[in-house]
Amino acid sequence: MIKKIVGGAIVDSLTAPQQVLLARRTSPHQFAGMYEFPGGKVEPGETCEAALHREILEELGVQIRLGAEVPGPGEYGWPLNETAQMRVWLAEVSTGEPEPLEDHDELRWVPLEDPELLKLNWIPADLPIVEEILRTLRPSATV
Ligand SMILES: Nc1nc2c([nH]c(=O)n2[C@H]2C[C@H](O)[C@@H](COP(=O)(O)OP(=O)(O)OP(=O)(O)O)O2)c(=O)[nH]1
Repeated sequence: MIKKIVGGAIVDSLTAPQQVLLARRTSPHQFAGMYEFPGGKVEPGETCEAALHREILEELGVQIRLGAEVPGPGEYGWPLNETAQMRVWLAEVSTGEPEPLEDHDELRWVPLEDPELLKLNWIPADLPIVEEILRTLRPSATV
């Protein structure tokens, strides 16, 4: 059974995205200090979309509007390890100002055009997802 994780690629605007919100994890030890897409595990009986809204509200204190899914190559989404896969949606904040309330010690808006974006200390499994997002949102870019 695949462990289902959901993550939000929160951009400043779904219609004209220029920046993406990165969240720096505080735990567990092997991921502490690494950037990720805020989100978490889907609970039993919960839809993936509901799980994403819930996790973003818990972690960042904001409501989001979902955009397109960033489709991954796995059975469920993007493979993270042998047992977990993550579905990722583009999203924008609809209510509130994101704050690192839980699980993160820093939130950071990074321009999609920033050449350093891919060089930041991401959880390694997230890099193909970031590349796909850049391909999708920056059609002229060669990632
Ligand atoms: N949220 C999130 N998790 C990721 C990403 N990349 C990645 O490998 N993971 C891994 C880290 C964790 O092993 C797992 C997600 O678990 P989590 O700890 O965020 O989930 P959660 O908040 O529901 O966890 P819990 O405290 O209830 O146990 O997926 C990512 O971009 N976002």
